[in-house]
Amino acid sequence: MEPILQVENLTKQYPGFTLDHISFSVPRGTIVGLIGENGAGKSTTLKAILDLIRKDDGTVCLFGQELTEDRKDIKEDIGVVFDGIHFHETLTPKKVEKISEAAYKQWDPQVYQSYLRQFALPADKEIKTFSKGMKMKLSIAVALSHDPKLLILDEATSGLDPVMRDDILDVFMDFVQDESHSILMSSHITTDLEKIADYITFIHKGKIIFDKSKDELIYDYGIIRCNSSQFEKLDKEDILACRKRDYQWDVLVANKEKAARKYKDYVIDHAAIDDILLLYVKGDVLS
Ligand SMILES: Nc1ncnc2c1ncn2[C@@H]1O[C@H](COP(=O)(O)OP(=O)(O)OP(=O)(O)O)[C@@H](O)[C@H]1O
Repeated sequence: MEPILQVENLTKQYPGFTLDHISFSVPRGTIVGLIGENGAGKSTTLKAILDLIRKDDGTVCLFGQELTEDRKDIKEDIGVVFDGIHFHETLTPKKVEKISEAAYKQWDPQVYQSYLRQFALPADKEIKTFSKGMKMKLSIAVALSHDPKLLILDEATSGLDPVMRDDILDVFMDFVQDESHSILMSSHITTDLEKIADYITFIHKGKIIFDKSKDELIYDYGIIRCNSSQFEKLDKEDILACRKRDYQWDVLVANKEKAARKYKDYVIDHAAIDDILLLYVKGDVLS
């Protein structure tokens, strides 16, 4: 089955930065997490997918079709939440509903009302009185109320407290239960992605470092902790990335069980997504 979103060789140049021929896909019924350091190119990728900025090269296929000038209707099927882009401050959730009703053919007032209740958002209060988290929740409620097939979320959970984040993650997981829905979300809160993502796409300095299943990353990857003489004995081809810290080396390997069989006296820890990202960004990448 074709993916909901297929990105091929997407390229965008800014002075001093290039999003460099990136390719990845979002399969149906899955959540793909986009990770990377500040300035890696995550928002640029999402904006180029949505045609909010002009791409220099590459193709973006949404629901099997390219988003061209005459196919802007495809956007109806996408729910978008961007950190920092909110509705006008003098609007209320009720007024936002009027605008959204006019903008989306598939707007569902009942779904919207139920999210306002679930997220404890007052329908008649002006948005300027809302906290950052409330604004985010309102954006998420709107994005989910026009029956989108794909949600594109840029740091959508960043202003939310842990309890609300957990509730929203449940909402996202429910959303993809049906195989025809998917989510592409960028996040610096990698523990959220560990909970809900099926795939992790890692962008570093405008290039894709990897695009892998989350289970492979968190169950297979490992970090060898060793001293310098042990480090010298490691096969360089086993090392994905490494970093020297005082007297210890942290060495990222793709298969911790294989490494444990091969390097019997070494300490090998589980690798969280943050550890993997840190080693790639701050360490030396060998393979
Ligand atoms: N409109 C623009 N004009 C010039 N440069 C830009 C523009 N938008 C983004 N950039 C540059 O592109 C690079 C990637 O930015 P982008 O916002 O995509 O990163 P990001 O991975 O989303 O970072 P963050 O995690 O901080 O949000 C940065 O160097 C940024 O300065």
